[in-house]
Amino acid sequence: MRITVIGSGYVGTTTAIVLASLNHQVIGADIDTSKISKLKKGILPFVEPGLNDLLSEMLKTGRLNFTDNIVTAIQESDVIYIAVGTPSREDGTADLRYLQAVADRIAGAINGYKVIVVKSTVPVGTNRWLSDYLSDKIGNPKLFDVVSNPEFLREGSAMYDTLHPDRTVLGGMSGHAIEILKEIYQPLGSKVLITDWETAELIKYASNSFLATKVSFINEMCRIAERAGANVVEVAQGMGMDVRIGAKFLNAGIGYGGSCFPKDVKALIATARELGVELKILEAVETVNRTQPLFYLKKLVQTLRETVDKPWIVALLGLTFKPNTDDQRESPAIRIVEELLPDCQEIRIIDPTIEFPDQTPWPDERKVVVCKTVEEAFSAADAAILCTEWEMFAKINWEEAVRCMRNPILLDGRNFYNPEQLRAAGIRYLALGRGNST
Ligand SMILES: NC(=O)c1ccc[n+]([C@@H]2O[C@H](COP(=O)([O-])OP(=O)(O)OC[C@H]3O[C@@H](n4cnc5c(N)ncnc54)[C@H](O)[C@@H]3O)[C@@H](O)[C@H]2O)c1
Ligand SMILES: O=c1ccn([C@@H]2O[C@H](COP(=O)(O)OP(=O)(O)O[C@H]3O[C@H](CO)[C@@H](O)[C@H](O)[C@H]3O)[C@@H](O)[C@H]2O)c(=O)[nH]1
Repeated sequence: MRITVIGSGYVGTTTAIVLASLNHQVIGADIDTSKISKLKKGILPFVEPGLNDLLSEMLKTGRLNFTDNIVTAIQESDVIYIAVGTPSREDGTADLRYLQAVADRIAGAINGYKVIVVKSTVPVGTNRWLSDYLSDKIGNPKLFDVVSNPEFLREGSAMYDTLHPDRTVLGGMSGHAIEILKEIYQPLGSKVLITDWETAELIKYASNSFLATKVSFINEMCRIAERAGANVVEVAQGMGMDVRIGAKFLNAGIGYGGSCFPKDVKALIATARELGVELKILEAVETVNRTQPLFYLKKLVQTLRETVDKPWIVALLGLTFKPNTDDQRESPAIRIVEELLPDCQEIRIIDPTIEFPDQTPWPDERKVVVCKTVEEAFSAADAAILCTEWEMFAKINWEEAVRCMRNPILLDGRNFYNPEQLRAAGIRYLALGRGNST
């Protein structure tokens, strides 16, 4: 199959590379010329384990190409994937301007029958709108079919998830187009759910919203555990043993971030409002998540106030919204830095994806320092905060850290460490909801 993937971000690039690995002839297209020139050279413009090697391999086969010429890319393929961003607007609704721009390009370039596959996360009603919009612009509805094919990959395991999806959801009105998509995905052997546009769109938002609900739910349990002297890690363990509940997405912490959960929960609330439905559970999920980083931080600030005068030096371990990605979008660590900054002499960030201050949201803030080593970050620090559970932070020698720090206090924002081990090393260990002693 000749396939074009429009949008070469996290989703589009992963999709293009994996489709090439399934023996399709694939063009990745983007208006961002710097991304395209990197990709052509075999350089992934973002961090994603394993994907760079597969990119190089696929480029060598000649089955994968990248271009910034969107028109030619459309004309040379029979199946066109749309994987552009759908960010939040101020009011929480999804901004569909990039999708509309791609629709205009397709309408202007179409030169034969195309299956148009919407991979971007789009609100209920968008695939139907796209089909009507293209019909109007092209003037011949027989020249294309639109299929909703939402993406469920996670950053940090994008390649694995794309090669081993739990399910493939295909929504649409054309049996012919759906058969083509089934054929494309057939080598993956995943379960396929065939449905209509609106259901496919809602499956994507409902899935992300449900996972976000699990996270906010356990974060609320964490707040109770904190007051009651219970251990939320064991509460999650005990809950997760019930197969009806499941053990995943029950890690309490500073809250969820990323380019998906925050935006998709907001967009679903906004869609529901437009439809006259109030989503009370999701509104609460958002509120809990918004307040969660500060709930944690309060505990550290209280301890610091009792221990040492301001301004403080704080080492911040991890700025990305989760490990194994360079994505900082909506990272709760950013909220923490912004909240702490006025009280600090320095915030020293250490993150394996960050080398320079211009890779942080504060390129000109002299109080934000990017460190290359843990020792540098800990030197004379009054406290450390673990925001992202990168593997490198599991290897910290805490005895040495205690010797380096002015005040060996650690706030564990992901309940990542073993409290006994850290206390034995001499750290004043703070977590949330891990029993009376933390
Ligand atoms: N990132 C994820 O983990 C993930 C997972 C599942 C679904 N999604 C959804 O997939 C979509 C894409 O997300 P992403 O994280 O890959 O976004 P991204 O911001 O990384 O990439 C989007 C790309 O689209 C390009 N683009 C914008 N307008 C264009 C145009 N007119 N023509 C060609 N290219 C254009 C941009 O230059 C950019 O490279 C979003 O709807 C998102 O919600 C993301
Ligand atoms: O028990 C948990 C699990 C996750 N998180 C946080 O939740 C956020 C999201 O994590 P994760 O879902 O692993 O990352 P994403 O890459 O954002 O993936 C989500 O969003 C994608 C974009 O829509 C979907 O495709 C995926 O299925 C969905 O998991 C991160 O900040 C995590 O730290 C927790 O706090 N506790």
